[in-house]
Amino acid sequence: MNQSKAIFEEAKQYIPGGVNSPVRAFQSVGMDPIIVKEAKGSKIIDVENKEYIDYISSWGPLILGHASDIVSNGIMDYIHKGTSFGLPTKIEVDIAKLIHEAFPSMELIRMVNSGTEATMSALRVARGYTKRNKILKFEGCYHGHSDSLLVKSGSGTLTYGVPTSEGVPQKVVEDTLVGEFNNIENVKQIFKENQNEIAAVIVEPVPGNMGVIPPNKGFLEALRTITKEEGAVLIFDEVITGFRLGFGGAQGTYGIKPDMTCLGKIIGGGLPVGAYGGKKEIMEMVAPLGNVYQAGTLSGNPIAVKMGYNTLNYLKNNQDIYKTLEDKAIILEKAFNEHIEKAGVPARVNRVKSMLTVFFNGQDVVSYQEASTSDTQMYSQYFKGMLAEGILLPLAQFEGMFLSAAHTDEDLEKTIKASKKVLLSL
Ligand SMILES: Cc1ncc(COP(=O)(O)O)c(C=O)c1O
Ligand SMILES: N[C@H](C=O)CCC(=O)O
Repeated sequence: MNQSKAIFEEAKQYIPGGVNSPVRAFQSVGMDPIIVKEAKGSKIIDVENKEYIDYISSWGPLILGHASDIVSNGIMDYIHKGTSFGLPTKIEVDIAKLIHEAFPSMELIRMVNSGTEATMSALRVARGYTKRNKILKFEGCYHGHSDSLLVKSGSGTLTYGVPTSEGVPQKVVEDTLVGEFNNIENVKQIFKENQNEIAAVIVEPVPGNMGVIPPNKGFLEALRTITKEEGAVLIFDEVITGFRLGFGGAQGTYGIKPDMTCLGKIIGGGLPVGAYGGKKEIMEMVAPLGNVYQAGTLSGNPIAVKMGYNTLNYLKNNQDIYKTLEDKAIILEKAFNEHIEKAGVPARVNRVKSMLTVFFNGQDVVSYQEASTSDTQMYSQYFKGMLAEGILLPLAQFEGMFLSAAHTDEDLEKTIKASKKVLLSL
């Protein structure tokens, strides 16, 4: 038995499925997980000392690559000065100011510990503010694992075919309405059927959790208009897209101002962080100012916030990075498309900025309807072929590839060469 196998077998004795998050189990690609030893830049090294070019990027946060010195700058001083106080610190103010600078719609910001906490809290605030109960989410969008959002979700729930998780009482999801992403008529109909009852619409402005799906021209704008007309709070879940599509996230890219925004991933520089915020009037509902309670022993943790601050500060001062990241993604997109055509494989590439997905699907993928018909077996074959060539792709069809500043021209060349070989062999 090799080391990876031995560690995984031991893990399964103590951890459900041997993993601390379902997508890590490699089940969807039909193999045991690689067990990571260490990582640097664009490369992950497993316990067998095999090296992989990593396009998971910890599911998005590592925009500057693994173990970046920029991100960890000064972090040892912080650790030596104390790792948690349960009291306010200056660095929390610094990161809030920086987030506000990038996302002016976030007039007040509350730091939390994960994307799940951010979306769960934002919904509570929206419900408190509007005094309404219903929320509208979209099929295939994933907003973390809080009860009311685990309905027709994306990411691992889509991979493992869990439409609504067991353990979530029907009563809890009764107020969760589900719409079709990119179908504004459907959204209008839902509002018509639930007049004055919908507290919030929560959306991944560019879904990354059913694979990457670009919003149709006008879709996000129409969501903004409808929610305004209907008195519902528009929540952009930018846990993935925040600081990924550009310094101002999806809202900066598409020029739309949501009422509330959820962030995570990049803002922690690889440590566990989330944040939610929005219009002052709405955020003033949050305790201690208002009566919506939300708290956290480790929220605004100085180490996590410092890593996040370093990341965001670098991105602010080096915004040309976004063009470079997109250019790299375009190089991959073009090459993948060329080889897909040459190989005659039913597949297409969806790309938004530096996020992309190769869908094994004969039709354009514009929403959950098409994404869910993708050939996951073929994705699994592609994944395994690429892994054998030293390229680590997302572990399921319904996830995105993320480029980082650390990916080199040589990495791209190697990836393209491998992809050509694997696609031609399918
Ligand atoms: C768009 C989106 N929202 C929320 C979450 C939940 O974040 P976390 O896993 O940090 O709880 C994720 C990822 O997991 C996500 O991709
Ligand atoms: N798709 C998820 C988040 O973006 C993957 C992370 C996880 O659930 O472990």
